[in-house]
Amino acid sequence: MPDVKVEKIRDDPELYIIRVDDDRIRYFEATWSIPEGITYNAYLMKLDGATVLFDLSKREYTDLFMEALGKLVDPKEITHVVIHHTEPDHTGALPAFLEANGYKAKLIGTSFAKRFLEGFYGEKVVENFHTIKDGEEMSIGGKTFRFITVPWLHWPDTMITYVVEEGLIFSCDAGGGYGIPERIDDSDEEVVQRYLPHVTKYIVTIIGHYHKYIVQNIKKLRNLGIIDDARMILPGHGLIWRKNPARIFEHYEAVGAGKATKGKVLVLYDSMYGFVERRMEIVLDELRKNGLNPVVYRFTDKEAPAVSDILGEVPDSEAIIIGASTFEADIHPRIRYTLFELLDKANYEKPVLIVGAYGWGGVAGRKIETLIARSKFDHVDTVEGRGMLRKEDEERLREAVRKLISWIS
Ligand SMILES: Cc1cc2nc3c(=O)[nH]c(=O)nc-3n(C[C@H](O)[C@H](O)[C@H](O)COP(=O)(O)O)c2cc1C
Repeated sequence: MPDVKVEKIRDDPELYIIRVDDDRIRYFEATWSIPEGITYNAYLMKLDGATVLFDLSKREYTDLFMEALGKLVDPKEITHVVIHHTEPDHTGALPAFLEANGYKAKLIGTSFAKRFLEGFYGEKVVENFHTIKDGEEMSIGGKTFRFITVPWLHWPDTMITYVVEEGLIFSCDAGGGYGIPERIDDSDEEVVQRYLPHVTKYIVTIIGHYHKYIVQNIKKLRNLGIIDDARMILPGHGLIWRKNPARIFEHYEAVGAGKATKGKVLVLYDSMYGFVERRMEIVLDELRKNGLNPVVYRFTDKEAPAVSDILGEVPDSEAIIIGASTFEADIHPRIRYTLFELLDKANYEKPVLIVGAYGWGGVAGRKIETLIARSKFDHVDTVEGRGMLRKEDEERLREAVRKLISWIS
């Protein structure tokens, strides 16, 4: 059952989180399998003569959200609504909110945000909209709100808010992750450790297509000095970072840069009748013999892992091994789709070994090579064979795995 958590984050100025915990969702953006769920975080700040709402929630949870908000404040008293980005998981409740607010609140966002809101919800919602310029400061309720654009994290309209006197960064989707953590913040290390893999998966699936902007925009914030000075980072999804605010951006940078975990090799393959699988058993044996730690995902007639989970494993892998059967003169469809997403969203300078099996004419290996050649991945070798694994194939496979290992060691 979706739930809403309302907690006070600070007394002065009074700051609350209104967190809708969505455990009903199965496929974020109708694509990414997230059995771990997701949260939509909105924040409310009460100041002298002003009440500011930062983002809202998804349309299907409008009633939950409005009820929780109503317990903190009469919606009519909200003077400003900061729209960090317009994706409907944060703005779906906006039309209902504005009705309840009597259209009194000033909306604050980028020029893109204004255009997109008008497109999604009509002209009336943007009647009282203030378009910010990058770096613009506004004094609201005695505090200085600085608005900084961070385009393509992960929409063109994205911005963050820095509350200067308090060192608070409302960071929008940047700094967010999937999952419904038991806590609202990073105070419990066990909660953080369980949550971080969901952050990596979120980064790759949601921002991966634009991953160069992760590094670029975080650099921009660093150069402005606000990451070092931040006392709290409050993202649109997942945990608030206040014990160690810099940590979440360090994690984002590490994922953006594809920082590898020593010995981790991602192994993914399909196998309809076991011919590719037999080859992959040799591959895995050779990897383990050499002290490496393979993480395996396989598509068979009994298993179909989520592509979103596979993508989440790429950034910190040292190397990737792809096994594919030839299927109707192409790459097996499961691997074809996985590769399509992998090359789009998790395109890193990492070595790749290709393993294949075919019935009458091998095509998958060559097609994967062609795709890899257009990416940042480095092609190490391709070992493809017809039907059953033979002694000489086994030798070739072991040799190719050792070649891959020498590449990373
Ligand atoms: C639906 C289907 C389509 C196939 N298409 C081709 C093909 O176009 N070319 C080919 O050489 N083999 C083809 N094969 C044969 C497989 O590539 C071959 O049996 C391979 O060894 C399968 O490995 P696996 O059992 O690990 O999936 C096809 C097999 C199936 C079931």
